Amino acid sequence: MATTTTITSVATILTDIQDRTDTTRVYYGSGGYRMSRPVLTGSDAKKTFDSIPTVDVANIYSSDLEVRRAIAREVAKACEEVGFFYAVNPPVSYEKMDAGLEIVKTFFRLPSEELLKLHVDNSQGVKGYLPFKFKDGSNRRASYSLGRDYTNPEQHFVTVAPPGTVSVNQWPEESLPEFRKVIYEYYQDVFQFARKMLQIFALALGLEETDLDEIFRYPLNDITMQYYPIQDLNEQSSISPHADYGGFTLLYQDQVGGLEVLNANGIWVPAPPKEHAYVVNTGSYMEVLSNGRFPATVHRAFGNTFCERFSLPFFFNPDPNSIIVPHPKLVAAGEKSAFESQNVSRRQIKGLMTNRPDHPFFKRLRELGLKEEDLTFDLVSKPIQDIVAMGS
Ligand SMILES: O=C(O)CCC(=O)C(=O)O
Ligand SMILES: [Fe+2]
Repeated sequence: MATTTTITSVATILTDIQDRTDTTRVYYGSGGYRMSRPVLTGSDAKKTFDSIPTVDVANIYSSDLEVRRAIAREVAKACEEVGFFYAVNPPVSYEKMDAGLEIVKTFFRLPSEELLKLHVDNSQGVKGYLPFKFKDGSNRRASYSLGRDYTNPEQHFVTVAPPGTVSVNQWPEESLPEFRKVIYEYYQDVFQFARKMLQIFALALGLEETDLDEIFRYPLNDITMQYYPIQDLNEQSSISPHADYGGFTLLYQDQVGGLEVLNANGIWVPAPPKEHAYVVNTGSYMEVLSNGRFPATVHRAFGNTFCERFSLPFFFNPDPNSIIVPHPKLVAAGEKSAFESQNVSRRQIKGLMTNRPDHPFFKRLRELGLKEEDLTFDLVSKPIQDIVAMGS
């Protein structure tokens, strides 16, 4: 891998649609927002990465702080230069990783009438099944997501749901009853791993190991499984260029390949699969927390013409009650940060409203014309009659 400097300058949120014609920038989505970054070419081109680095995380639980710091140094280098790395030897049961991916495959092969019963339109939190179609009606890609849900006892880190709390997750209880158990078994392991990686990220930023824990105490965890069917050459199934909006992502992908990462000079670098390794990448909240040191790198993914592809990302996102600003220890005295503070709760709900303008729940929210300060993430688990009362 080439030695590098930090990949790009700060991303800007697009306000003007005309901006998208600028060929010196790359345009992408992040959490329902349209963003752009410069692509450096010609004399502006930088030394940048041409492959994805690997970090061995076998010793992240070592009792020796120096061992943990050594891993953190590698993570820091990867995050500054690339924004992506493979975590090999993760502390997640390989059986659970395999079982998770296997049941994802079984899930997406269920009859489409069973899958459509779980359509995201039924969930106030936009969780469940979402097919993406080509013009001819054939499947381009499909996803299934589950998120933070007070009513799921498996998420025992969240306190007991108050009476009347609405469930956001949907499960194939009849068509694939073991799905929930297998996925939650995997979830518990990968969540633990994420909590530990957060401490490694803190060390990587030169902070105390537990300095970021508070912001992720009750994290907005999310799993959005992706299914890329076999496609014709001219109709490739894909996820378009985006940067993950959250804290960081722990992606387990099958052995097919199709993920690509954009370097500073606008070249798409493949991130081919490695068995039982995670692809780890930082999201836009980490970009802010790190005061721009760990940028959220743009990536995309493709299906192909010879076999189906499946991926199983775990998104580790801050507590909705947190406000994200650059960590004070990372802002020099007198420095004005390039980042505005971000209210996670409001950003999440507004991102969903923008991303899903036709979703029945968000249509309803718009009609109710709630005040800005009432647009908080708890709306997704509130009974609709309580929300209607807020609007009147
Ligand atoms: O399927 C993949 O490899 C990538 C998925 C992804 O980038 C996402 O879900 O945010
Ligand atoms: Fe992504």
